[in-house]
Amino acid sequence: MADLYTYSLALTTRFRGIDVREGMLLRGDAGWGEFSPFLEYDAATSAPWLAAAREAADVGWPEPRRTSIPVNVTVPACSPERAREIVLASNGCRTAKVKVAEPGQSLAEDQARLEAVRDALGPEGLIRIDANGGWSAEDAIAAIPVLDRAAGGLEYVEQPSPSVHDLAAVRRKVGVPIAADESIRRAEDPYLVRDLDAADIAVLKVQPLGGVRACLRIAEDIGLPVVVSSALETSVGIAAGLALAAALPSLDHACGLATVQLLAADVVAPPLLPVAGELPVIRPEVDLTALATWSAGPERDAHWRARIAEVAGLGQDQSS
Ligand SMILES: O=C(O)CCC(=O)C1=CC=C[C@@H](O)[C@@H]1C(=O)O
Ligand SMILES: [Mg+2]
Repeated sequence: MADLYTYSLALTTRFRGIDVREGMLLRGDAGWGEFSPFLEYDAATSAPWLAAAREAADVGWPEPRRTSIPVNVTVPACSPERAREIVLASNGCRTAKVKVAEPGQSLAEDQARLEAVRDALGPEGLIRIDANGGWSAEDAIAAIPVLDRAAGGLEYVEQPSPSVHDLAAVRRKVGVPIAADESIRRAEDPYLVRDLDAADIAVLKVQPLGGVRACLRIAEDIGLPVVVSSALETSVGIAAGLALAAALPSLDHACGLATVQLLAADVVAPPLLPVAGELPVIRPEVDLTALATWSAGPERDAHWRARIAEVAGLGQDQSS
């Protein structure tokens, strides 16, 4: 196996219920790869994440068709004041993706956050929301028009409800386009979204879907416009997302790859932060001093080494 290093980085704003992002970096002949399945994921769920890291470290990526990628600023389920600050500090992003339907929060809180984002972004910017499956179909059908008004128009709603059948039902009832995320990356059959006409847009993430090439195949077979999004990685993982966005035959929407902004530090210098709302398609070099500074420490290192061995062993079992 390639050289392995762990990292642990604080988040600047709580996101997806976590305050610290932890993961592992692999150095191979083709460069650096990131293996950072979320801590609660089991070995089987983490297997495509390892495939993506190995593709990056051992093989590399297909030729890019573009040199920079427009990106959205990502706004967690935070206060309106914090949402405003995040949009204003986004280095020119013209699209904002705002988290809504957070457990324990109200629709009024989502409305207030969206009003603040519209105010900070100005009338020309695009606003998309991500409910992470937080609504029933019925709740989604009621909430989406309210949030569409609060945002002064929505580009799309990502994963309003958990099931693909619910996505299809919501899509038939609301005028706002629907994007599928968990219904692709956590589904047994990612093509049910296509077969049930359940979405207008496919959100693809390199690590959960097994690498850049695996995502290119899904993009081709699913036949929907694609938004490439991050799994909240360091710039090493973001570079894989950029490679996918750059290799897609067409790209009509901003991608969710500006999430290094949510981390308090990074392992490369300079980090992959947007310039005038775009990220350059580059593969940044890891800064070994930064990597030593942000190392997860010996105990977590042992945990991650055991984890990667378990996931790698699973791959061998499956292929034997
Ligand atoms: O798409 C973006 O703007 C950023 C990435 C992002 O939102 C996510 C990253 C990692 C985990 C997910 O909960 C979340 C998502 O649901 O899309
Ligand atoms: Mg999502």
